This record gives sequence, structure tokens and C-alpha cells, in this order.
Amino acid sequence: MVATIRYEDIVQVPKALLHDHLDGGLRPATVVELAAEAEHELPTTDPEALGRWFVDAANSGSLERYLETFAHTVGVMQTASSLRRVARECALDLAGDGVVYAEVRFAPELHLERGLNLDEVVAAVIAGFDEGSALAAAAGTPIRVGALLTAMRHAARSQEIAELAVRYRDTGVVGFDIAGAEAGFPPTRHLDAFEYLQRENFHFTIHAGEAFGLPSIWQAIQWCGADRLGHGVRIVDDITPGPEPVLGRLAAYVRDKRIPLELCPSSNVQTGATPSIAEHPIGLLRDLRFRVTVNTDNRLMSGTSMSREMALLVDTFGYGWRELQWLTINAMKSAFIPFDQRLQIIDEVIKPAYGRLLTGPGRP
Ligand SMILES: O=c1[nH]cnc2c1ncn2[C@H]1C[C@H](O)[C@@H](CO)O1
Ligand SMILES: [Zn+2]
Repeated sequence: MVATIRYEDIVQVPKALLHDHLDGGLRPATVVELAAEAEHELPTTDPEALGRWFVDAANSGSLERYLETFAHTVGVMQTASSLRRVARECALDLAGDGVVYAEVRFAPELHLERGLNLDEVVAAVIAGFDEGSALAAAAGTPIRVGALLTAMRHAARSQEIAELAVRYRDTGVVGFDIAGAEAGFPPTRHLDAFEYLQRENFHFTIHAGEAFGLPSIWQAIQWCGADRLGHGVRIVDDITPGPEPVLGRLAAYVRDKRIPLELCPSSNVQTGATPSIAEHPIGLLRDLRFRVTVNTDNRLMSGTSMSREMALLVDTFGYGWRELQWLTINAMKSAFIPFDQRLQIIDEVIKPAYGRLLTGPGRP
């Protein structure tokens, strides 16, 4: 008999999250309250209806239209207190979902509309993560949250944001990213920033291979030197399917170098990167043993959580605890914190918890 994995058990088990946007994960009720304070007009002020509105509006099949929904989250995150609240709630919500390690990203340059400067934005978010993490630990659900600073790829502030990230590397920022519309904005536009980060021995990921294909992934890795790929789903375009799939040179390089893919199944369906979860390349990429990780991207826009993304994989591909542990360890191995700290979470938190499920009574 095949034991089914219950959703409540997925929530309990420790999870690691590498790709989650702060401005894509607000609670709908918080958006409503902050919008009232900021006099920002929303499509609806009923929290439940607003939650549905975000998911429906993001179900556009286009990354550009998906990104339009962020006007209603970024619009209410323009003060230190709102940023701090959103960050605190983010840490609490992730911890409540059983996430033990998270890297949460945001773009400081988008939060300057009401007079904050870049440093004040970062300080407010980190204070919120620290508060939320302390509350979560007190509630018995400890979590470690690191920040990734994102620069918007259509803008021209990446060097400044990279320097900001390095300034905060010992106080809560663990890496750098670029995000935003991909087509027409290749990562090489930001080469100076990436070269600067490499000279500083710092870490970065690049959104690539989501709305645009192989050239974007190739540039991100071979020109820019990305440690990880944000999404990277289009790497399948370099794999010839069949009983013995054949990897092209780029796909082989990504697999050989163990470059982590930050896959986000629900988001990928919403932006049209893949037609459905069942057709999501995660199945093939896992079979071929790429360094696959599973992530939420934007919990509000996808109405999702880490547990829900994992439950989708359990339901669609029949994954068991062994596969969920593999995904979790892959993520933890790929984190931007120091190696010894990654190992500590793997050995002391992740392996013991999954080990109990894999060997204890009621095991799958
Ligand atoms: O999946 C995404 N691809 C590209 N850009 C994205 C994605 N999700 C969020 N963003 C953008 C919109 C946010 O305002 C920004 C910073 O989090 O990053
Ligand atoms: Zn993203």
C-alpha cells in the first residue's frame, strides 16, 4: 500500500526556501490596513476578495502582466513601519509553515517614494525579520531569515544596490539578485555590478530562463557568474527528450557544476513558463538529477506556501518523503550562508526530522 503524505505533516517537516519576494508575500488583510493608512486605492478592501484578486490577476500567462499586480503591494510599503511590519509577518508566516531557513528578496529602490533612503529601507526590513524570527522562536517554530537585495533589471541602479548589499553582508543581507521583466533586459546590462560582487567574494542569483530562454541563462552563468538561477526552467530547451534524454552543452554545464535551479512551480504556470504543474520540467530535471530546489516566488500572487508547493508535487508526481528531503537538502546546500552553518541545519534539523519519517512507524 502506498502511504499518502498528509498536508499537515508537510507543514510540520522542516523546509528551506531560497526564492521568495517580500513584496509578493503580504497577508491580504495587511495590504488592506496599510493601504488605508497610505491612502492607496485597492481593487477591493475585503481581504478575502483581495487575496482572490491577486491570484486571478497574476494568472495572466505573461510575466509583464503578472508584475503589474505588485503596484498594490509596493504601493503600501513606503514607510519604515510598514516595511518592518511586512518583514515581521513574513518571518512569522514562513515559520508557521515549517520553513526553518529562508532567503527573502526585495528591491530597495522600489521603496523610496515617500522619502526613505536605501539604507533606511534595508534597516527596516532586517529589523522586521529579526523581530519576526524572535517571535517565531518564542512560539516554538525557529527560523533563520536572510535578505537578498534585488536590483530591477530595467533600471540602472544595480551597482548601487550591489554596494548596499555588501555593506549589510554582516548584518542580515546574504546575497544579491536581479528581477523584473526579462525580455529585452539581459543580465549583461548589469555586468559591472556582478563583477564588483565577485571581487567582493559575495553571492548572487539572477532571475533567468523564466520568460526568456537559453540566451538569458547562458549570459547569467557564463558572463555574469551567477551562483544560482532564479527559475532557470527554460534550461529544458537545451535537453532533447526521449528514453535517454540528451543534454546540450549549457544544460550539461549547469548540471555538472551543480548550479542550483530555484524552481517555483505555481508561479511558473501563472507566468506561462510552463502550461501546468504536470508538465512542469521539475519532473524531468529531478530525474536527471539537476540541483533542483522548490520555492514559492510570490505567496500572495500564487495563493501558496512552501507546504502547498510541496503538496502539489506529491499529488502530481507522487513524491514521497525521500524526494521532499532531497529537495530540502538541495536548497540548504545551495544557501548563501557559510558552509558550516548550512551543514549544521542539514545535520541537526533537516535529516533528523525526515529520518524519523523515513524509518519510524507509519513510514511511507
Ligand atoms: O518571478 C519573477 N520574475 C521577475 N521578477 C519578479 C518575479 N517576482 C517578483 N518580481 C519582481 C517584482 C518585485 O517588485 C521585485 C522585487 O521583489 O521583483
Ligand atoms: Zn522571483
